[in-house]
Amino acid sequence: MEEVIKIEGGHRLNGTVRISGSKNATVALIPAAVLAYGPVTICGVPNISDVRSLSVLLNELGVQVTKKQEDIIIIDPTGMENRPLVGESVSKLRASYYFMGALLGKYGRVEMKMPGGCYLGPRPIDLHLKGFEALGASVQYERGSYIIEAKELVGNKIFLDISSVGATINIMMAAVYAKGRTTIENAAKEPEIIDIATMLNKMGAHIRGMGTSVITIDGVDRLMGCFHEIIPDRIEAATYVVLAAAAADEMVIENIIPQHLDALLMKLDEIGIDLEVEVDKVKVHGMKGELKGTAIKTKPYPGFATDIQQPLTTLLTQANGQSIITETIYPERFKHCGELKKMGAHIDVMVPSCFINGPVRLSGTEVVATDLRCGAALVVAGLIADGITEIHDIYHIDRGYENLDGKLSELGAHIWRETIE
Ligand SMILES: CC(=O)N[C@H]1[C@@H](OP(=O)(O)OP(=O)(O)OC[C@H]2O[C@@H](n3ccc(=O)[nH]c3=O)[C@H](O)[C@@H]2O)O[C@H](CO)[C@@H](O)[C@@H]1O
Ligand SMILES: C=C(OP(=O)(O)O)C(=O)O
Repeated sequence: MEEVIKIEGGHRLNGTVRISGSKNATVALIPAAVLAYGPVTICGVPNISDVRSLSVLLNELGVQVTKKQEDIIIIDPTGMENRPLVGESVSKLRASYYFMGALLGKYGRVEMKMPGGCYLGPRPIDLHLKGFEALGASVQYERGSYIIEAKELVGNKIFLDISSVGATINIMMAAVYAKGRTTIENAAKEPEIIDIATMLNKMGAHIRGMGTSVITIDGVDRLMGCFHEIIPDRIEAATYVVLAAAAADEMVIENIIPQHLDALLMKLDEIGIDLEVEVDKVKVHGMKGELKGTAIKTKPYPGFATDIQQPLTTLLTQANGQSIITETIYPERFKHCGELKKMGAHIDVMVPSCFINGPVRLSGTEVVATDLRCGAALVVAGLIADGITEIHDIYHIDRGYENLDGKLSELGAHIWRETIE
């Protein structure tokens, strides 16, 4: 038995969609909360399976999680114990690795197995481990688990060879209780990093420079509980902007920070999408005329986000001429192209680029969400394709999009779930 999403294409979308709290911030804020010695209330928590998996891990650590309202949770680490995280939930998502930094920071020891998450090509964690070592920890890998421990964590200067989002956040968490000052150079600048540092500072940490390439963390003795509201999900927002560009007459995407989407919005304007940007929303008025092919290179923030190149690929199948997407973050992140080709797209992949020739009419068929944003690309395709698209392995989609089919139905899409043999 498997649950699939089915979409009958060709129904134009209209209306307003409200964007949820950021998945990529939430999945780090939840582990960050265990650094406190009092209850942390987080507001704007998206209802996605990654959050449910993290709640299981919190329970394994003896941390109490209470749902106060639909999108508000209280994480109370008062009775917490530092137990090994070696169960199934660790491998259900990538972000379980943030417990490495959090538990190492709080207890000076962590034992956990390799995280899971989407396969986008190799996803090493060497920079996280090098960061922990620079703070004085030893790292061992035994029988499928990492054991990272330190008698005392001491601040240090750490230069990241690559400005990794995950490593920046993990090192920040490990360093909040370290003795003295930690400086992360070539730190990642993604908005999610600012959000995590902001919450840690509300808890009593002393972090400066977040959002720039040099972050300093002065160690403190004790972090307390706080209240924190998560930033809107720029990737969910971007997904709806792209699908509005492909399939809507008029659509408003609200509860967003438009500056977080600048690279995408500029690109969409350039290829011929009629957009209007307001303080906390974007209005998509459809296409100005024929869409023009373009070239895109994914880059760390504020460059074009890797997560968005996948849904954008689908839109570019509707543009005139050739478009080229070059992946500089995850050069093999092109599994969605194979699935789009099953629907009739003309795409050639030559790692690290894909070449899209359009426009073509897409036809609904059976496809597989090989990863989260591939799922988003296939949803966009299903909305504009002739006939019915049946998407398998939708657990990837449910990891990161809150109520995707519900939100799209409200906008007029013909989308539903079915359990099949
Ligand atoms: C900079 C960037 O665009 N980051 C994206 C990346 O974050 P995510 O946190 O997964 O990836 P990182 O930012 O950590 O990785 C950036 C690059 O550094 C490499 N790396 C990373 C850690 C490490 O220890 N060693 C190493 O070599 C990765 O293989 C990758 O090529 O994927 C997420 C999920 O799709 C996105 O939401 C993030 O926006
Ligand atoms: C691949 C993604 O997530 P994760 O890093 O959690 O696998 C994503 O958000 O697109």
